[in-house]
Amino acid sequence: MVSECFDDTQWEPVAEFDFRDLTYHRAVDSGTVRIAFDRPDVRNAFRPGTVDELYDALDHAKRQTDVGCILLTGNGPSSKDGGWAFCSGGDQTVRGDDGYQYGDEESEARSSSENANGQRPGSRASEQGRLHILEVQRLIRHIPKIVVCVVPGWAVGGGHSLHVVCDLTLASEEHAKFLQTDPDVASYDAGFGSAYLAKQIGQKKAREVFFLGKTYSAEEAAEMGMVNEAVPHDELEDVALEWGERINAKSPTAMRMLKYGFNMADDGLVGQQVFAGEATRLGYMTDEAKEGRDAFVEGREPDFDEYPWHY
Ligand SMILES: CC(C)(COP(=O)(O)OP(=O)(O)OC[C@H]1O[C@@H](n2cnc3c(N)ncnc32)[C@H](O)[C@@H]1OP(=O)(O)O)[C@@H](O)C(=O)NCCC(=O)NCCSC(=O)c1cc(O)c2ccccc2c1O
Repeated sequence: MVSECFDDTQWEPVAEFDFRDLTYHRAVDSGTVRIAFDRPDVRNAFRPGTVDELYDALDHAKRQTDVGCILLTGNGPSSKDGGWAFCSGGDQTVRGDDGYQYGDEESEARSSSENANGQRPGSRASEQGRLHILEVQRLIRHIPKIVVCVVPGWAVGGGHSLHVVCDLTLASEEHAKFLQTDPDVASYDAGFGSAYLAKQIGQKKAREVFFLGKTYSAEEAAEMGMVNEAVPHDELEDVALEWGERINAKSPTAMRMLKYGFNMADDGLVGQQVFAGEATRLGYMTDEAKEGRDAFVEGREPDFDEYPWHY
């Protein structure tokens, strides 16, 4: 069983991958994928290998041109105590002095697994501690698709920050709980996890989340503006799939430009670059741009006379 919330008639595994800490599925009849943390006994805490797998799954999803929506969730419940989690952040048992450490087992798993292109990228294990969940955050931020965080239980620490950076959050009415423990374990996501959260729920409330470390229910989180909707636990994944279908029915170009437009004001020059890159793509698609390219290739002066100075 993948997860108690999971309806296996709606999904098929993405065959290219055999992940250890994640499951990765594609919807049978829509352009939605489901990526789930699969360490329910430790509240879906991530270790470095989990982060590598998450990056690989997201990167694979990014390159599927018939996929518009990514559901990011956590499998459950825990076989130990029945508890539910989206993700409890970095696995504190493998936290070293300079970041999260790969175990020997993880190094071996990485070096023998194939990536989406059938290549063996070799071990990414490093002697150095890693904080590369931040690379995943940036991928979620820039991925040209809508990422929905589907929260069946705890969203804590770095797991809370992941929900913050997703485009939308859907939460289980009964089991979802939102908590920031970063300062309890002497950690600090001073980027999207805190500053972007403040854009969502306001400065006072975001400071309360970090400085007081209260636990918020799905309903409270929705009232605060960091969760879009709280739904009954039994309906969580059906609703998530419905959202995916709604998203996939819309214009891919419009959705991509809107996501990057929403990001741009907060993302500085990188936000402008990402938006501008898509504007360039749209420009390249015009006859006017094709005339510029063709003139160069044919060794002649371009003739832009028939293209108006639009106003
Ligand atoms: C998540 C909890 C609030 C759940 O409490 P509950 O009482 O329901 O469950 P238990 O506490 O009994 O947990 C069950 C079981 O899971 C283990 N576990 C839970 N979380 C983790 C974890 N994060 N790491 C390792 N193990 C975990 C727990 O030990 C139990 O095991 P048993 O063997 O006893 O069954 C509560 O568990 C909790 O508070 N967890 C810790 C949350 C936490 O502090 N997370 C880390 C925050 S820091 C972080 O995530 C982070 C990561 C990064 O990579 C960053 C990078 C750059 C900047 C910042 C980063 C960052 O902040």
